[in-house]
Amino acid sequence: MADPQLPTADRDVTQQHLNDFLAWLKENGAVLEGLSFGADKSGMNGVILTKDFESDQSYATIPFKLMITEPLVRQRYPQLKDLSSRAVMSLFLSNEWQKGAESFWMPYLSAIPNRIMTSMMFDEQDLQILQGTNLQLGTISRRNFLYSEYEKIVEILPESERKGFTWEVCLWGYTAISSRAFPYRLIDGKAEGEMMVPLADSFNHDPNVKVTWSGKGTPESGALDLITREPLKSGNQLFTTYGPKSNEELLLGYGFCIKDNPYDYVVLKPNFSQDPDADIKQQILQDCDLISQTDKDRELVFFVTKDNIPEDLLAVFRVLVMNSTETENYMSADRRELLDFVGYRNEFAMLNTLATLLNYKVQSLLGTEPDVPEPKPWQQDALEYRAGQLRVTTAAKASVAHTQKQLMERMQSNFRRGQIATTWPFLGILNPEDSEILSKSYKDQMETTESLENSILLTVEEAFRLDEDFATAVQEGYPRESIDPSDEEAPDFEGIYMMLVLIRERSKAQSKWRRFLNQIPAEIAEDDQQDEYILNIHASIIQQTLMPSYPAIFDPSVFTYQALVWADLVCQVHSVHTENDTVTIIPM
Ligand SMILES: C[S@@+](CC[C@H](N)C(=O)[O-])C[C@H]1O[C@@H](n2cnc3c(N)ncnc32)[C@H](O)[C@@H]1O
Repeated sequence: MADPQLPTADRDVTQQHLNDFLAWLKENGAVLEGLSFGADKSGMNGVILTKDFESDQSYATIPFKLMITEPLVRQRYPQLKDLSSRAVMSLFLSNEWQKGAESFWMPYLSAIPNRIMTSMMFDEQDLQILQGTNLQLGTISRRNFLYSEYEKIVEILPESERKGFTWEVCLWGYTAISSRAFPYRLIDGKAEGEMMVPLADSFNHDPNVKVTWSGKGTPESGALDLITREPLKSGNQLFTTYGPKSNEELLLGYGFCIKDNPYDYVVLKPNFSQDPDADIKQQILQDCDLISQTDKDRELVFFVTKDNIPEDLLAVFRVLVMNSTETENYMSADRRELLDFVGYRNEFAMLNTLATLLNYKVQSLLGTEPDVPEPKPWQQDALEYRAGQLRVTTAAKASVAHTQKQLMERMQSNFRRGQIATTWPFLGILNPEDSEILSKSYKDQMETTESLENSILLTVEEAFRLDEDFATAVQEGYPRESIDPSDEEAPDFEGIYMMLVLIRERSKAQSKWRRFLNQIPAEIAEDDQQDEYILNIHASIIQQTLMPSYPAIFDPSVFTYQALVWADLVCQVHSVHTENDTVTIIPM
């Protein structure tokens, strides 16, 4: 979009318009005393108090008949009943505007600014500032939707009924509504929808003010009473609160941002669409009351703030990262608490995934940092929004890193004490009596001073470090370089190294991971059919390559086909894949 041209671009809201508006309000039964339009001490234009008010005193009463409500608008355009209220209400405003002095609402419409720079009004350059944020796509998709509705209006209504309703006018109406509308339930507690409330929409936003809005009387003859719940001083600006809104909501709907907005959040959307076990996982979420039947196909959306990562988001991520052993065991889960802690592997993977996602968000914000030497006012707001997104994401990332550290401390402390759950594969649901060990409250623990340097995690690197002979034999006998990284058919090299490590560790009396390996069943029930992939590894890599060169290490009675089947299962049940594509076993 080029520089947005508005229907009313040739006029500004003047003091005369505002005086006419006040007179119109009073003529039509509004009660307002001690209020005027002007600039406050900081130079901000708004409603200024010309007298003091006590707490619990009403400062304005606005008859319902002055309001432009959704039922009124819908009644006028029955043929547009399938379109959104915003599009139809925007048409209503435009048609009233076209009537000029004939319109009952003209004094009100003349007091609405002609240019409300929400992100819906952003041109290409402005949208660049939102790159890497949710708001960029959010704005574009909302605008496209509005445009599709605008086209439908043009198609359905004859020209005479939509005179002057250009796309620009439609956008103006939309921004006027998004920045000024109130819920219709203030008039009718049970009804949904929106309405425009003259005067009530003249107050600027301060999230901390204390005010009550109370409707009284019938929708036809009643009025809305605005009552302050704190003393107000003459000379000050009269604010209201639009609610605890984040800068994302403010920029999209109202066209401004608050510096260091405490209500800022980043949106995270766990996505199951690529997951082969999506159906089972959705079912678990449903059985544990994390989603309802009707939400099943809806996008899951979570709001992460600077100080809070919602527990439900963590629970959903626990399901998202479940491996097949975990999904099989949690298929019977039917309580939300069962997803407070699934197992150490799962918790580790969940935090890793969350950290990766947040890190990706931080990097994409940093990587798209715009260069705007002389930002226009609305571009400054967009920059403020961006800065807030980075602040919240960075804080959330630090909080996940802290929790990761606490988890490692908990695992380390359990490991050192030899505390492993009784029933393999050590999942919470299988070990209810071991809740002390499989502690979901590890986050409340005091931090220990134990060093985390000697990781308890079972990695190929750590196993090789502790067992040089074995490391040499494996690395020389079956070198990493022998695999062509571009060959997609090549065996899973890291997985094979890990299987060899597991078999070796199991054969050693003094393995660092002895306790863990002891508790895994030694014999895995064999399928009738032998596994082609494992058979192949056993024949070509172990029997033909490693055994002849290093017979002392690759003992045929230890490195059996059965042992490989066992190691493969341990990998399936206990491993997480880290970012650099190595395999890590969580030994608990
Ligand atoms: C409901 S109107 C409030 C009265 C407004 N000044 C007007 O146009 O009559 C909402 C608009 O006021 C402005 N606004 C409200 N609160 C603000 C604030 N705290 N900081 C900056 N602009 C604000 C924004 O332009 C917003 O779109």
